Amino acid sequence: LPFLWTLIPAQLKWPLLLEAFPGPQQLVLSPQRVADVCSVLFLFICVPADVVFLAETPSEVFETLTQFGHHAFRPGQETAIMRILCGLSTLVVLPTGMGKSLCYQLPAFLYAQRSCCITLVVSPLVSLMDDQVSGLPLGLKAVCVHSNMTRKQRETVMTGRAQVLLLSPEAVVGTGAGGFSCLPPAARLPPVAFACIDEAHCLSQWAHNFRPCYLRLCKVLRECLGVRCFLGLTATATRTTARDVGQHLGIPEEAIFGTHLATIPPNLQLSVSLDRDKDQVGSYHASPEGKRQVLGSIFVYCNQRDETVHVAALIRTCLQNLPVSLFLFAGRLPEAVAEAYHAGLSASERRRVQRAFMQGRLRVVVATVAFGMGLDRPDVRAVLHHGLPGSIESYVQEIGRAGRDGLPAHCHLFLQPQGDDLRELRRHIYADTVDYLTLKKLVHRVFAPCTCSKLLQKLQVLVGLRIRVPSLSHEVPASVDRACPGHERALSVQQMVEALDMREEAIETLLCYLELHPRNWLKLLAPTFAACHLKCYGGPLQLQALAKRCPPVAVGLARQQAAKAKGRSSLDFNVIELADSMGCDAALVRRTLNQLQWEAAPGKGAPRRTGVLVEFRDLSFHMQSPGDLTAIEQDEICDFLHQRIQARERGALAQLRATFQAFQRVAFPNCGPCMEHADEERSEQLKILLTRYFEEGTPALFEGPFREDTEQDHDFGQARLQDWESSICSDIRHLLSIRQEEKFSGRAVARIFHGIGSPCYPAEVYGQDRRFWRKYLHVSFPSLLCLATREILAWKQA
Ligand SMILES: Nc1ncnc2c1ncn2[C@@H]1O[C@H](COP(=O)(O)OP(=O)(O)OP(=O)(O)O)[C@@H](O)[C@H]1O
Repeated sequence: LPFLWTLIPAQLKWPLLLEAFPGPQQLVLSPQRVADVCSVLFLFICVPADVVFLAETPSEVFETLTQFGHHAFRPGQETAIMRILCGLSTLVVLPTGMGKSLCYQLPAFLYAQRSCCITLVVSPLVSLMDDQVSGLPLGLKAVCVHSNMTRKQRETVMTGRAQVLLLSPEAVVGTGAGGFSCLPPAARLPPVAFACIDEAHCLSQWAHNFRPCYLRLCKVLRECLGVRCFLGLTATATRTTARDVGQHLGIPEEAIFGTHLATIPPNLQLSVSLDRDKDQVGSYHASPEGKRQVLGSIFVYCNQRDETVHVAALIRTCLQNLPVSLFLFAGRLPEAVAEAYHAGLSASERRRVQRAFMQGRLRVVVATVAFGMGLDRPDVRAVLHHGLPGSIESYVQEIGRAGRDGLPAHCHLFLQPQGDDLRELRRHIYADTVDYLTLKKLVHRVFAPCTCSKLLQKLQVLVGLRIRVPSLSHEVPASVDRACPGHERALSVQQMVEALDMREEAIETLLCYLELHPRNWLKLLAPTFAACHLKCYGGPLQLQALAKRCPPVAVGLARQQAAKAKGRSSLDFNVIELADSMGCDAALVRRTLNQLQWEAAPGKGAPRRTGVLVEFRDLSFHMQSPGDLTAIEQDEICDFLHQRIQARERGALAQLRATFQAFQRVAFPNCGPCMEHADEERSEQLKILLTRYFEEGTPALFEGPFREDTEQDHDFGQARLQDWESSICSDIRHLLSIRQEEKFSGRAVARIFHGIGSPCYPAEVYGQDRRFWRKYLHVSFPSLLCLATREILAWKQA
């Protein structure tokens, strides 16, 4: 029995203990109990995890539910909770507002009652964490940790005893501005009962708001914290996305749990209108329907930041003549009627607007997508979209903010008939696509050639033996025996961003793809400050003396050109590269270098400064990768990345076109009729369409049979190239002539003409020049790309 016990994951032990020892005093097992426990153990060990029959819900679970203020479970909650209590990883796909949070709150509470353990909850929006912490049921204590906190703040928070630890994905994986994982080492954390991943669709690369750090999240949780049981929560996952998320969580498709794949709550009344005048959203508020909704509160979603400010002002103007009594909330007038909210506002300003809205002091929030996700205000009576939403998933997520109290609520979408929104949204898709040449540059840096094969050959000749060198990864097929065991490398984030003209997250995504490839091309390590600056205030002699007693300094000095090294008192080198070349552990080298700053004082005095300064700078991508890839292997990697990027672009374009056409099919010619009375039939038609989308994916949105027609996706809603070609070519030549110092690529020029900023050609600089910026938004991006590449080549030859 003890042996079998050791085979069981920690999370499974809880239900077993509950089964075997209902109270702590009952430690003597009857033969019958032993037989029961053995049979349960047998089931857990011999039957595949997801075939396990769930135990009947113990009374303790119902008692906790009552303690949390609920009388009964809502559909789906009980099974999800029991699965987690049985230690089974679970993906819950339930509509917005159905109470998904309870699925982690209740098990977290029960686990913590039984033993000293903690539940991790990974939540994508840092701005929401405080609300999530304060909104927990009584008796459940939570703290949050994210990368915007200082190390001291994080440590203070972690000292308090909490049952739930809320984390941003970046805080777990250690990317972004903070650079390092904010988690304490596993040894300093209590055992993790299970990890809940909120908005789990972000785990899938096919999802709408994919974030690269999510790709590594489960791996890091498994490997660094030993998490075995995962709970994924989402309201917006298509079948494909759910399958993909299931793979990350380690559960088969049959075990994906969701009674309704994102159905739309019945109390929401949906409508769409085609309005030439974009400012109709203002008149909505003055209409009979609008006046009814202003009694509650309203969300308005826009696609652009400046639009939010404009629409908020418009709504304020439209509402100024309404009787004051309409705005009374709890007997008081709100502080403001309508305010804008977008990612460009300061964090404190955003917090102020969010608080004012949550506390009923603000009626209408006009926001970009940055607002709303996960907000649980019951009386939102209307959600308006001032333009096409980025995806069906975003639309469903956003309308899910309305009518959470179960009372009727109205969701209206103002669609631009000419497809202007489509062009705006298409820009975002092109922002992160990369050309083949850039991929080659990336691969060249990440797999920079080493001398391992040559050294090995020499060794073989010398020793006369065939030496087998272990390969980088155990998962690499046995036939690929690398001469190079893999090198630890650190590539400066800033330099990579500038060299590749790609955003940090886009580079990180590609690196993740390489790590998750079946051949594990590389292993990503936590980002690090790799550039070491060592300065000796004692002058060159002090540096020479250091080199004699400290090998890393000697190697660093030797690597500088002899002339440069002479007479210098400071040294700069990449500490990771240096440690790798010495075959040493980088952490050890770092520690050794840090220690050079201090020396023991005579007697028992405190350590003294030595006059040596050691600083580590320059946040770098950190990885282990081989340096002996053949040219064919490098091309294979570039092809793999390129195909992946192309597939994403194609999918996103097809989905955007399909979304526009689907909304167009159910739209009224203008918003007039929607303001008079509700049209149940069209609302139902749209709901069916949305539900089918979650079942079948993008093809469900097309009227006829689905064709993935790239040409059509690129050109849909765009002007004919022939009509603009000569004007575009002349503008390209003009741009090249006035910016001769720049080495433009075709993509860079196409981006400028579409108004897409990039690290090397930022919107703040290039957006000032209205002669080029956004000038050809109406011409398809691939056509611009072709023309620009052709013109640049001709320019260079001239
Ligand atoms: N069994 C229940 N009975 C009654 N109310 C419940 C029950 N479970 C949850 N609720 C309430 O339902 C509301 C919505 O819950 P919650 O925020 O967890 O929804 P959600 O599914 O996570 O929504 P979203 O996806 O929009 O974030 C909360 O106010 C919560 O207290």
